[in-house]
Amino acid sequence: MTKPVRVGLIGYGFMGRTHSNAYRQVSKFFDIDHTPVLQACCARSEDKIKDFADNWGWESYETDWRKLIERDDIDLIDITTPNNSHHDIAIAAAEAGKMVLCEKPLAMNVAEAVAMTEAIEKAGVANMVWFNYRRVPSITLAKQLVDENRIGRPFHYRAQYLQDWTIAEDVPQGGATLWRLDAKVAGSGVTGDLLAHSIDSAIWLNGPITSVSAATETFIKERVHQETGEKTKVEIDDACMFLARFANGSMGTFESSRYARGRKNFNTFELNGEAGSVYFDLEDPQILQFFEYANPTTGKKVEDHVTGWRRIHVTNFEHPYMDKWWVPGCTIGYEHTFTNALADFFQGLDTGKPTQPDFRSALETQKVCDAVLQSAKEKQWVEIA
Ligand SMILES: NC(=O)C1=CN([C@@H]2O[C@H](COP(=O)(O)OP(=O)(O)OC[C@H]3O[C@@H](n4cnc5c(N)ncnc54)[C@H](OP(=O)(O)O)[C@@H]3O)[C@@H](O)[C@H]2O)C=CC1
Ligand SMILES: O=C1CO[C@H](CO)[C@@H](O)[C@@H]1O
Repeated sequence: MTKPVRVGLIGYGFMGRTHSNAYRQVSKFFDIDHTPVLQACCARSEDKIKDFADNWGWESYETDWRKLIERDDIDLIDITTPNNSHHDIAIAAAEAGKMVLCEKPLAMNVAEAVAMTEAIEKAGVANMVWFNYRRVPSITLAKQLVDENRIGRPFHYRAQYLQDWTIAEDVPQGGATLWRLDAKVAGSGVTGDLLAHSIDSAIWLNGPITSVSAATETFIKERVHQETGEKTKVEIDDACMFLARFANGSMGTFESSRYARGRKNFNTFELNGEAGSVYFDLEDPQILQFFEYANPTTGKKVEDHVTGWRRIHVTNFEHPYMDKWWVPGCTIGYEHTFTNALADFFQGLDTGKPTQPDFRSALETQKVCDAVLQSAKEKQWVEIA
């Protein structure tokens, strides 16, 4: 017996589209008891949300998220709006007893994230934060290799998240499409927008981060604000680099920029341990590179004449999520990471085992983001409580 989950989606932009696609696909590919119903979508611009509802098959629409939350025929609220609205919507939805899915970064800062997490936990509602890169099969496989002890004692974690779309001086800040450059809406620049992903993956793969030392830069100091037409100070970090110490004793380096000419969505990490290493690059997403030094079960070293980096083509039925899609050798793409995430969420409802990352684990990522920004400001190491 399938159990319908009536979804209310807020936002029709980039993430509104990826999530709508996931809601349409998930029950067709995954064997889950809960089935999403595209009940209502919501945004402020009526003409746009109406077109969006027609295009994706949403049954109705609203122009005020409060009205959407008040509706009795909605079980789940999915937040795909800019960062400064996540707090109010998530808390109102939790207090109304709705399940809550929220886009990353969870909040503008730790204070907001704590309030949101407390509201969610007090209400006892199912929840998840869309750190979708965990659901790239190659990254999930990296986690499997760590859990199988194939990396062994970890020494180094190295992450980069690079883009190049804000290099031109005449890119305005603020407004409908460029809210990521406006600190009042985004909270921060690359730290919350890009490094939040890298930090989430790092904590998942290599455990908690205990302290950070960071430097940030804002290369273009003033930009025209789209809404006022005036040139005002840019308050976000255009680039951020930080050193990290992990609770397991390993060290980390993280780098992010929107000024890395030629890089569009370059999200990489490498983990080096005593028994092996893994390397991932989102621009080559179906490949996980693995260097095996020693077998974790026997402890036996791989013979030197056959050792070397292996490019694992993550498209076999034995690889995470891949038995749900096509046949071995056929790749899946960016959009599937959202469907995989949704499948995990619904499987969590089926089994009663909460899905990760939930609000509490996204709060841990938010703590690292805030510590990074604090460290850059104070020019000193910051411990993470
Ligand atoms: N997991 C991931 O990989 C990604 C996550 N994100 C995250 O997703 C979120 C949204 O980003 P993105 O989709 O790129 O943003 P967009 O700018 O593309 O879309 C934002 C949407 O939110 C709506 N909106 C804004 N304010 C309100 C409001 N007060 N009430 C109702 N609707 C509102 C807008 O419509 P209108 O103006 O008409 O109200 C618009 O439809 C961000 O938090 C971002 O960090 C983004 C990209 C990738
Ligand atoms: O994953 C992502 C890709 O880049 C976007 C910015 O351009 C981010 O907002 C997003 O989280």
